[in-house]
Amino acid sequence: MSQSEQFASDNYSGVCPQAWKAMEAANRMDEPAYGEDSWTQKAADGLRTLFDTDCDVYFVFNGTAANSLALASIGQSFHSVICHELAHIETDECGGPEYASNGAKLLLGQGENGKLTPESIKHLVTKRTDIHYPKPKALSLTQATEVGTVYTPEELRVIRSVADHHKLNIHMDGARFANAVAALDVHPSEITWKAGVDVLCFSGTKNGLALGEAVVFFNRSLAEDFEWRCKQAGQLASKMRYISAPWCGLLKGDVWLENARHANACAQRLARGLEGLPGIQLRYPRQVNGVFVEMPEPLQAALRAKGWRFYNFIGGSARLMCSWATTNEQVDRFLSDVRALVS
Ligand SMILES: Cc1ncc(COP(=O)(O)O)c(C=O)c1O
Ligand SMILES: C[C@H](O)[C@H](N)C(=O)O
Repeated sequence: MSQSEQFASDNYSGVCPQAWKAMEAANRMDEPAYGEDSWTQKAADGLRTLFDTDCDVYFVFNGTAANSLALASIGQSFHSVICHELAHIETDECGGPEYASNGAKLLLGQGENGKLTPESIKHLVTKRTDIHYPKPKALSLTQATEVGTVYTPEELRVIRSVADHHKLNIHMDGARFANAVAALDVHPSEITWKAGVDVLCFSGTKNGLALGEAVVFFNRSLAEDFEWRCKQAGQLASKMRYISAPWCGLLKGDVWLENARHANACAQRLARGLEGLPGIQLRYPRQVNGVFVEMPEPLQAALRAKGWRFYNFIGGSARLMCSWATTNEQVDRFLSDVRALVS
């Protein structure tokens, strides 16, 4: 089975054709370095148009850097950041946010289906207000969440009102932001600055790029000196155009949204095909491009023996993740193998 026959991660996919074509176009001539090139300007302007607001845009290599540096910009070392206990910044960034902020503490909240609840936020903000405890200053929401669910615009507005009351900045981990927009069928502004998000880390990597994340500051006062923070962290690409030009490929004709819609549709096909099969049940509602299922260990082992790859370490179940490159044939082949093994 080829390496593309997998549901391990959207990080396994290749580069989508439109991004590749834009990369080739950027490769035709020399361009200024360190973000001074025409492609970076075009990509940043394209994101300002997409979000319909005058936001500050920066490009970094990966999501851990984007999250870590963004969080370091919205709080100090003596502050704390509230996030869900399943948040990637807690579970899979190796202390990056704490390191980049020189010590800000992550306070872990709860909520069904991987979503922080206003009650959990209030509890964490008020449980200790004495000088000995790191003062809550920021909130991190993952949209779509690590377990493939989404915050609705209304849920975000309620969380914003809690954040306002407690003077918290809001960071959004948008590793699968495109998938959330596609699932909610809203304008991107509805689940970002109009819902009070201060900074968004918008992943290109999971949406068809080789690498490259956009850090979008809607609250521009928090972006002060961010470029120096990136430079010191080794996140200022000298040939920035090779990150920003593929972003132009995603933005042109809303390829970013089509890629997300496709990934979500493949996951929907997969979830529907698994429903009702003996011993298999969904662990979380399928809302974007991931399907989280409880499957007996022997079945998982048999699928892996057939070459299928998928993770078990997220959300306490098997995660089947689709991408822009997933095909219906691949989904149907997986389902056929599952049906044969459970029959
Ligand atoms: C929810 C989430 N946030 C952030 C990231 C960024 O991680 P990376 O540093 O691997 O780009 C990922 C990675 O896949 C992710 O799943
Ligand atoms: C979990 C892993 O770090 C990666 N963020 C993924 O979702 O595949």
